This record gives sequence, structure tokens and C-alpha cells, in this order.
Amino acid sequence: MRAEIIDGKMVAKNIRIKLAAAIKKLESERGIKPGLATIIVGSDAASLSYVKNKEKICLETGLNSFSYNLPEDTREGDLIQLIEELNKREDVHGILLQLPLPEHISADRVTSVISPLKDVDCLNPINLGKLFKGQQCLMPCTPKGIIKLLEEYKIEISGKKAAIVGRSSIVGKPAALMLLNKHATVTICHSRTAELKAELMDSDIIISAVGKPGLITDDMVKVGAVVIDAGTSVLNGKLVGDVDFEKVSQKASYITPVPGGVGAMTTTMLIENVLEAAGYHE
Ligand SMILES: NC(=O)C1=CN([C@@H]2O[C@H](COP(=O)(O)OP(=O)(O)OC[C@H]3O[C@@H](n4cnc5c(N)ncnc54)[C@H](OP(=O)(O)O)[C@@H]3O)[C@@H](O)[C@H]2O)C=CC1
Ligand SMILES: Nc1nc(=O)c2c([nH]1)NC[C@@H]1CN(c3ccc(C(=O)N[C@@H](CCC(=O)O)C(=O)O)cc3)C=[N+]21
Repeated sequence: MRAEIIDGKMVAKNIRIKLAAAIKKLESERGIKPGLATIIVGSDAASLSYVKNKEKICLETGLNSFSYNLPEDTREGDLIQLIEELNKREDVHGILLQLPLPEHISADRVTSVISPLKDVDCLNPINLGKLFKGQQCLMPCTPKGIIKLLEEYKIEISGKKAAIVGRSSIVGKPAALMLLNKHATVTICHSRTAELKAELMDSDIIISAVGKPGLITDDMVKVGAVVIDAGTSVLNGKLVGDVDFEKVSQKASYITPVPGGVGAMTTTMLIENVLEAAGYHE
């Protein structure tokens, strides 16, 4: 079997055409120009790749973008103070704090400070609680993008067995919840999973969000499975995922490439969430 390649770049581009029109409308009818503030602390390679794409897309869709690149040794109190200032600013509708943070900063303490109304990546525990309960809230960008890709390619979720590799609060756990809410039977795997291969071999849908190139090989994937690669590592200056794309694409029914798959959707979902936070409804 040769997998169909899920073209995240194309799907995202089509969504952005609609978003750009909506942003124009919000500005002309209500005088609101949606603004996004992004904070990076330190120089995580995957975070920098996110920023590069995000800047391009803010410009393309007409969003105001404010970037804060703070040094690795930033004090937790100073980061909290910046977030509190952004919470108050009327020209900032969305706040994205990029993870991971340096070890001396508590992600739990800092993410709790982000106003739930501006929390465009669903990091605040109030929004995570709503997500847990299946209530309306700003959905985390990466899993939201993954679900949109599955829907766009008419891939059935209900009743399917899904395995998620990785249990972070921004990708693995919320992706598992969102698939569960769509009636998949979900397994969450992580670094202490005893038999990763056995779990994956049994799955119709595999989502990998680990950040280890080559982790998912073709012997771990059942023929006809749908393979979604959310991993983003930088290897010899190139962006790569977790999946051995060449080999796995000979067994899967659908597969996402890196770049051009999940990452391309994440940035576009971010814009969609900022628009929602700025008060736009379809
Ligand atoms: N494409 C996109 O838009 C996005 C991509 N990313 C990328 O996704 C990757 C993961 O990031 P993030 O979600 O923040 O997760 P984290 O980096 O916080 O955690 C990684 C997860 O992978 C698990 N893990 C580590 N090694 C193994 C292994 N050998 N087998 C199985 N599981 C393992 C860890 O398990 P344990 O919990 O036991 O430690 C942990 O749950 C990174 O490459 C990141 O850059 C992130 C966000 C968006
Ligand atoms: N709170 C938080 N939320 C995140 O979603 C988050 C984060 N922190 N920290 C860093 C990781 C990494 N990440 C990427 C998103 C898009 C691309 C992306 O757009 N990639 C393009 C290619 C870009 C290029 O070529 O450089 C693609 O895959 O096609 C990459 C990486 C989000 N992350």
C-alpha cells in the first residue's frame, strides 16, 4: 500500500483565505484589528521554527503580531509581569507562550496567569478544565489542526482505535481528549509504555508527538493505518518529524509529512483562535 499524503500546507492555505477575509471584515465593521503576542524564553529550535512560520502568516492574513524573545535566564517574576501587562492591553487579543520553558521557571505557575479569554493555545487550567469536560473554549492549536486534517480527508474517527504517542499538555493529552470526544477508543503512550510497538500495531490512527526522529518505524504500523506526525526536531539544520516517512508511507493509508503537515496547520489554527478571541463569530 502506498499512503495518500495529507497536504497540511494546502489545507491550511485554504483556511487562511477565509481567515484573511474575516479579519478584514472585523476591522471594517467593528474597528477591531486582532493582535497576537508571542513569548519565547530561550532558544528552543522547534519554537524558533514556529515563530518563523507564524510571522509570515500574520503578515499574510493581516493580523497584528507582537513578539517577545526573552533571554534564557529571564526571571519567573518578570515573565509573569509581562503576561499581566499583555492581559490588560486592548490591542492584544491572544497570548501564546511557547513551551518548553527553561527549568528554573514553573510552567504551571506562569500559564495560570494567562487570561483565559486570551489563552489561544489552551494552556490555562481553566481552559484545560473546559476541554476536559467537553465545554466550549479556545482549543489548543496543534490537536485542533490534527482534527481538521482528519475531517478534511474524511477519515472516520468514531469507533476507531487511536494511539497517541506523547502526553504533553499542548499536544498528546488534548489530542487524546479530542479524539475521545469524537468517540475513538484512545490509548496514550509515553516514555514508560512497556510495549510501544504492540500498542501501535493494534491502532487504526497513530499520532506521534514526541520529538525523536525515527521513533516510529514501519514495523510498528499496521497496514492501512493513518499516521499523523506532530514531532518537530531540527536535525542537521532540517525540520524532521518522529516518523520514518519513506518506509511508513509504504504501509499506511494516509500520512502527514514534516514539514507541510501538522505544523503548517498549527500556525493557521493559532490565527483562527486569535480571531475568535477578538470576538469574531462565523
Ligand atoms: N507540529 C506542531 O505543530 C507541534 C510540534 N510539537 C513538537 O512535538 C514534539 C513533542 O512536544 P510536546 O508535545 O511539547 O511534548 P514534550 O516534549 O513535553 O514531551 C514529549 C513526550 O514524549 C514522550 N516520549 C519521550 N520519549 C519517548 C519514547 N521513546 N517513546 C514514547 N514516548 C516518548 C514523553 O514521555 P514522558 O511523559 O513519559 O516523559 C513525553 O510525554 C516536539 O518535537 C515538539 O517540537 C509541539 C507542539 C506543536
Ligand atoms: N505553547 C506552544 N504551542 C505550540 O504549538 C508549540 C510550542 N509551544 N513550542 C514549540 C512547538 C513547535 N511548534 C511548531 C509549530 C509549527 C511549525 C511549522 O509551521 N512548521 C512548518 C515549517 C516551518 C519551517 O519551514 O521552518 C511545517 O511543518 O510545514 C513548527 C513547529 C509549535 N510548538
